[in-house]
Amino acid sequence: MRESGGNHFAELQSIDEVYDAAVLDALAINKQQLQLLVHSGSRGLGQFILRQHIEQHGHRGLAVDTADCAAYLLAHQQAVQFATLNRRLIAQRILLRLSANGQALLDINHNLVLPAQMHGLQGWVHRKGATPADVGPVVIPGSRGDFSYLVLPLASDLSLNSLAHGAGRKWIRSECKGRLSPRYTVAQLSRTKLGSHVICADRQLIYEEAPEAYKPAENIISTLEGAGLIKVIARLRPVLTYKTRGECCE
Ligand SMILES: Nc1nc2c(ncn2[C@@H]2O[C@H](COP(=O)(O)O)[C@@H](O)[C@H]2O)c(=O)[nH]1
Ligand SMILES: [Mn+2]
Repeated sequence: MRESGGNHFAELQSIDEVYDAAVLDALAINKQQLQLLVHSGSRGLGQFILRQHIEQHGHRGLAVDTADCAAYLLAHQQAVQFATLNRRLIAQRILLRLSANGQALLDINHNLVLPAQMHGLQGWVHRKGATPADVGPVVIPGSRGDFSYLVLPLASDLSLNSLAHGAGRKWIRSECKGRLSPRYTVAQLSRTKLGSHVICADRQLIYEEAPEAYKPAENIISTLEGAGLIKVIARLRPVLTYKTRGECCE
C-alpha cells in the first residue's frame, strides 16, 4: 500500500498574464504573490482499492443498490479525501520550509468516479486524467518548463463536463532519456527556458519529465477555448519545481 509511483510535483508560480482581473480578484488571488501548485494523489491508496476490487469482482460492474457498491464508494471517497489531505500536507511543509504563509484556493481531483446527470440520464462519470468542468475555476498545467493556465470551465454535456487535465505527454517515458541525454546534462535540466529552477534528485525522472516530453500547453488551451469549453483567467509562469516519483522520504 506504500507503493505510489507516477509524477508528483509542487511548483511555485508567478502570475504572468491576467486575462480576467475580476475573476482573479474574486478568487482572492494577489498578482504580487506566488502561487503554489501541488500535484499529488492518494499515494497508492486508490490503486490498492482498485486491486482489491478486481480480486473480488473481476472487471464486472457493481449494481448500485448493493452493499458491495456502497463499500466500494466509501473506500473511494476516503481515498479522495486522503489525496486532498496529502496535498494540504505537502503545501504546509513547503510553506514551512520557505517561512511563508498561504491559504488553499482550489483543490481538484482528476481521477475519480462521481454520480452525474447528463443528456437527461442519471449515471456515473469516471474521470481518469480528466479535470471536472463543473466545480469552478481549475488549473491546467503545462510542464515544468512551460506555462500553466488558470481557466474558468464552461459546462458542456458534450464533453461530459470534463477537460484535459494538462498539456499531456508527447513522448513516452522510456524514450526520454535516450532522446535528451545527448543534448542536456542533469545540471542543464535543472534550469528551464522560462528561467525557472528544478529540484529533482531522481536522475531518470528529470529526463522523463523534461519540458520537451510534453505538448505545448498553449495549443491545448487554444483548442479548449476554440471548442467553447473554457475561458482563460490567467497564465502562470513556473518559478521553482520540485519533483519526485512519490516515494516516501522518512
Ligand atoms: N506546471 C507543471 N506541469 C506539469 C509538470 N509535470 C507534468 N505537468 C503537466 O501536468 C499534467 C498532469 O500530470 P499527470 O501526471 O497527471 O498526467 C501533465 O499532463 C502535464 O501537462 C510540472 O512539473 N509542472
Ligand atoms: Mn495526475
